[in-house]
Amino acid sequence: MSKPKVLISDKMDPNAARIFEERGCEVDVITGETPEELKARIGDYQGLAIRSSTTVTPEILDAATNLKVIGRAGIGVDNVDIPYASGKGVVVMNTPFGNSITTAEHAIALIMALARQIPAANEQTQAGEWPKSAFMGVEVTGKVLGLIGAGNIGSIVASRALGLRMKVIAYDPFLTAERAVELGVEKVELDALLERADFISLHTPLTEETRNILSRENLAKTKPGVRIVNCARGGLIDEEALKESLESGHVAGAALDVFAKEPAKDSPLFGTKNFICTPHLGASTTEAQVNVALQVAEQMSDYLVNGGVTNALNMPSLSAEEAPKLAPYMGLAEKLGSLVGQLAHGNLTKISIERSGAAAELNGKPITGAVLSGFMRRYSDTVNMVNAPYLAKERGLDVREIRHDREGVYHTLIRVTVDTEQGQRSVAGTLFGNEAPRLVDIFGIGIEADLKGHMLYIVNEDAPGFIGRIGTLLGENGINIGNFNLGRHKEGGDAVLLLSVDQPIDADVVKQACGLEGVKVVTPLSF
Ligand SMILES: NC(=O)c1ccc[n+]([C@@H]2O[C@H](COP(=O)([O-])OP(=O)(O)OC[C@H]3O[C@@H](n4cnc5c(N)ncnc54)[C@H](O)[C@@H]3O)[C@@H](O)[C@H]2O)c1
Ligand SMILES: O=C(O)[C@H](O)COP(=O)(O)O
Repeated sequence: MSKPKVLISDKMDPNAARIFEERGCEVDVITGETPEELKARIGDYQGLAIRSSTTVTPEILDAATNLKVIGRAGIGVDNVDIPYASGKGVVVMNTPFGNSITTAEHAIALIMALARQIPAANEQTQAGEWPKSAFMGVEVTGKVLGLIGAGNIGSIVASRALGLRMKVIAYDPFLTAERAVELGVEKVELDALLERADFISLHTPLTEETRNILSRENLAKTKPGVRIVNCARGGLIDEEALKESLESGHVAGAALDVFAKEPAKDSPLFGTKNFICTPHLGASTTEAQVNVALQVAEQMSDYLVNGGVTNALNMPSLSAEEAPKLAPYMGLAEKLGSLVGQLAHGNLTKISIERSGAAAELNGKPITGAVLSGFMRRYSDTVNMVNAPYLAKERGLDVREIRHDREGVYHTLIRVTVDTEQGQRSVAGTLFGNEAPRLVDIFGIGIEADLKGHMLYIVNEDAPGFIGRIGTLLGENGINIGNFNLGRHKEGGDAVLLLSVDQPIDADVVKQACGLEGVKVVTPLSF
């Protein structure tokens, strides 16, 4: 089997390339390309490792015909069109903790730099001015720090600020009262934060709710003399309004690591009094870059080589330990989904996936993804576990997941049921020896079959001589039978025949089989 190929398209610690190679991937490091150059190249790769300089647009994703995973060595993924990637079946993962400490430290550094005007004092001192009386700072001890966003980075900033003896208040709608107590911060509403904070530090992602959270109107509500730090994302602050607030002196200082438009080479804020900035350096320490590079390469190669999924934003996690245990279940689940998709006709609006016995103990999301991936193949050739749940949602398919702790006849069982115009149709399968997938029930008829390769599904009236007739017909058409699997409701009732054959069955053979006495349904299948 050829090795998966990965492209590293942003500047990344060399440990990333080393790990990819050690873990069985081929890797190319090609940074600084234009979107057109990346578009021309991306078709060769299964993995794309990025930081914030590569923007993954629908155009790039359309050209990425072999892409399976995008790995962000860092936190923010606003440079990746995740819904589009999901639709294409591409996993998007990030490294949510690798640079958090470093970024929190940068925020604290900027708070201190603002409090003591260090950049301007440095510049004037080095210019030979010795401006001792020009700079009067403020202590941070006892001051109120208002955090907008108290997730990973915000909470580290809180702990450092508490160490500096600041009083920390936080606005974060998802912060629980218990977590606030644990962090030692006071949970407040946004208006209260704006009114009370001497320093404000932003630590939210850029979303429709957070865009412009420090708008002109909200900046006007801040305490006179407030100092503002943004090490999260450009777009959280109205930059024009910030400039005016700095010029009027209402805002005593602002430090931005991030800008609405990056690279920011000509911001109107440049040159404004009491304004300092850094070029998106929040994550730029040796330690953080080694962390995120190692982590992204480990996660991506784990997915490409073993199927393990960690820190994916569009797919449930699947640990490297779980992956091999789940693999036979995923195979079984996909086959059952595919069987139902091939056999149940008409507009299907509901599918339920039941797990019992040992299967009930497992991580259900990947199993559901695998069932849907098999099932949705009736609609799309490019479906996989990642995009199947999205495609199912798009088609308005109602997906139910049910787990039964009790063990039935089989120690482990997955049952897939769809609602059709003729009523519910259900198939079930187990794993023999915890490994080999076997169909054990098809539409209420007990059977035992390995769903593999080309097959023929026949429903006929249970009567003597039929097996001979179908065997002869296939033989006359030069079709070799690999396996025969039989089941029936009751003697003389409907019988099901699942035949494994060595080649695809064409429409003419299906027609001939339909003409045999007692035959009710003939459907060729492939797995
Ligand atoms: N400057 C840099 O180099 C750099 C480095 C790392 C991370 N970042 C950015 O920092 C930001 C925070 O990262 P994190 O790891 O702490 O993320 P996180 O997901 O752990 O925390 C974000 C917090 O924001 C909160 N939040 C969401 N919507 C909100 C709203 N409307 N109002 C208030 N709070 C809201 C969430 O509840 C969450 O607690 C991200 O945008 C990330 O991209 C920047
Ligand atoms: O979201 C992040 O992780 C930061 O913005 C860091 O971005 P960078 O990797 O481009 O420095």
